[in-house]
Amino acid sequence: MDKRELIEKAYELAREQYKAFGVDTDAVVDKMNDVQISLHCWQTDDVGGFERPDAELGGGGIQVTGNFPGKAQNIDQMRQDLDKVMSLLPGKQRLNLHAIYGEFGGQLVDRDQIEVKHFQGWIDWAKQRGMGLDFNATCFSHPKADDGYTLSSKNEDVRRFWVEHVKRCRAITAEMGKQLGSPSVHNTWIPDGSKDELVDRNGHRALLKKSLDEAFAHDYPREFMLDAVESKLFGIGAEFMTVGSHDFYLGYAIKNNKLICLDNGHFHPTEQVGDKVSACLQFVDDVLLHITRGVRWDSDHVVVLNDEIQLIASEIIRNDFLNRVKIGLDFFDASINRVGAYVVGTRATQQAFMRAMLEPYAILKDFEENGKYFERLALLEVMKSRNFGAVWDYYCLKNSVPASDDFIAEIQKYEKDVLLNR
Ligand SMILES: C[C@H](O)[C@H](O)[C@@H](O)C(=O)CO
Ligand SMILES: [Mn+2]
Repeated sequence: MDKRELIEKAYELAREQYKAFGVDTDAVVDKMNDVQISLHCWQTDDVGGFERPDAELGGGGIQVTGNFPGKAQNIDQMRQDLDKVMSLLPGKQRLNLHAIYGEFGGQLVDRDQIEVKHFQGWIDWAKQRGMGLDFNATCFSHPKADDGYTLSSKNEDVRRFWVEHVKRCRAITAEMGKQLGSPSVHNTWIPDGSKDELVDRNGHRALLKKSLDEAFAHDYPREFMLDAVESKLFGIGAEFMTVGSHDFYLGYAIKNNKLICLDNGHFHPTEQVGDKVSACLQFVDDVLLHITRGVRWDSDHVVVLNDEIQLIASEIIRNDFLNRVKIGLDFFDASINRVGAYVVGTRATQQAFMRAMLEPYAILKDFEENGKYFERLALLEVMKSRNFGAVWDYYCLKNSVPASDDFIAEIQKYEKDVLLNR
């Protein structure tokens, strides 16, 4: 039996198994089209950007470790890597850019000077591929961020510089959404915080609120762009206090009708972002996710199919929240093949959504509402060993991308033919 026949046969059996639980696997395979994941461009080059040759991530309390060969050194290489990644993923993706990834034509264009023209190439690239773009202000890796404060800086010149940067990024985002016919999300994350004792927390938070009000003063139509604000518990070198905490941004998002961005590396390890989704969606229209894997800290390891990611996906699917949750990735690992890292992390995220769709939710909810807690627990456990892999492989087959482990050989070939020759 060839591979294709094997996948089809396994799928037929899985379809019957799931049917016994009232789950329609064909409908699940179709519904996976609704799961669009925004690929973070910065895994290709370790968050360096292309403002200068050999630009590197500097400060911001985030860190990339590893030195695997083949990092993208220019926009062409980045696009080549992203095309390779997308060729190995089922479904349709979006691309999430940072402001440091413009086409600056060899000039030093400071962050308060960037314009749509620096990103028109990306818009055209995305249009050719029929995909949407998302965008981020880059408030780190810059001399004006070196003392740890940007939008909440007490230095008025510095604060205004970053306000101007965010304003320009929002204008670029709106143009992306307009040209591509799909709303682009602009996410604001700043590293502002203090390594040690800080006596004026309130002063910095008041400044951050003022800066956001100024930067967001212009309203863009929702059909073009949506604003998100991303909180964080702490960063490296800002262990004592973070200005843009979760309380701060959730309050800001609710009051100003913005998206709250939940990065699952940005909370205390015992907190679960999966539990926050339905809490936030009682009060905000939409949520942006940054899916990552923190190992002991916000280490941004490659996403794997673990309980944390599963709860996030399950909560979205159980509550039919797909149209209110924008899904982005945010990991950066330079210790392994970077293209492979994307494929593993994105597939793991997609798989969490597929497993969530394969859950017999109606039966589980009925058990729950009738106090049958043993039955609820037992069925949740039983579902863990059903043949979800057969449905996944079939979904890959239907999307003409490698099923099972076949993508590993593809990445090994790309490493040999492309990455090792850079
Ligand atoms: C590069 C990203 O914007 C950045 O990782 C941010 O989203 C974040 O999560 C910082 O910890
Ligand atoms: Mn993030």
